[in-house]
Amino acid sequence: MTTVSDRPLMHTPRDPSLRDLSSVQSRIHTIPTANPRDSIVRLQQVTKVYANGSRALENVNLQVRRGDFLFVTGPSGSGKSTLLKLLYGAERPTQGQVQVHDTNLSDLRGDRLSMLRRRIGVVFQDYKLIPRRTVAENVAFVLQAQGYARREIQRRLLPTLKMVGLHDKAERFPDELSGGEQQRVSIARAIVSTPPILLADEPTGNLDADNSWQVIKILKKLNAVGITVIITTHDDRLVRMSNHPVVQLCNGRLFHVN
Ligand SMILES: Nc1ncnc2c1ncn2[C@@H]1O[C@H](COP(=O)(O)OP(=O)(O)OP(=O)(O)O)[C@@H](O)[C@H]1O
Repeated sequence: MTTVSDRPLMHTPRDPSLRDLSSVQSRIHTIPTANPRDSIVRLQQVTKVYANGSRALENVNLQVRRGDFLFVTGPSGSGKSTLLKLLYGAERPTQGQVQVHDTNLSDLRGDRLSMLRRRIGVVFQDYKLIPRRTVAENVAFVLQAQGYARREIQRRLLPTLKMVGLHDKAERFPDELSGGEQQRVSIARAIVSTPPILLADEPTGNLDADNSWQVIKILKKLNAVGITVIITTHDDRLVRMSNHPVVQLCNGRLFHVN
């Protein structure tokens, strides 16, 4: 089974925007404290075959611990998105077990699956912002949908927008932003409910080198306050610059790189 290496978890950040976020995080969300190094994601002998016969994953074993930052690399069609889809319950394994937060996803349906998804932030390559809503509204929308009180929404918005460097663009609409800024809105939206896990599927796929590195730096900051980050990418240069553990998919099979 592939296990990513131990790293320290939850230290007090020096960056003021991080301190804001960290305080929101520590007051609200429930990272279980009993054993913070427990695995938060576990795949055991997972195979995924789509209805058309495409074999996307073959006997994949993976364990990710709380506080890890893991890159999943591999060529187009190797199964990266499928792996993440299994983790947020958008697809189910054909064989094997997928556990997230100690819950076996195969057992979950309906409300229980929705509740688990609230504890997983997801960022996509194409941002998926709501065009007719401002930056602030796009981010607040997630909290509104989860029934947060207006005051709590207001309390969370500013530290989250500061964290991604967009507090001065809160009233802009998505089409008034650059691609990099739109991706940062989508990260803000994914983390505003302070999920313990953030999954990012090719978040830099549409961005130039500078914007890609900015996105990675934000993900690193989030990881520094205790969020477990799993990110897929084609970009070897980013992986090398980032210096985090890497697994590689090749025709649906998973290999440990470092
Ligand atoms: N909904 C689907 N139905 C049928 N086959 C699918 C489906 N989604 C993905 N596949 C197939 O599963 C395999 C893995 O696809 P996946 O999207 O996970 O790869 P990927 O590594 O994320 O690729 P890319 O880097 O191009 O996004 C591919 O052969 C793909 O064609």
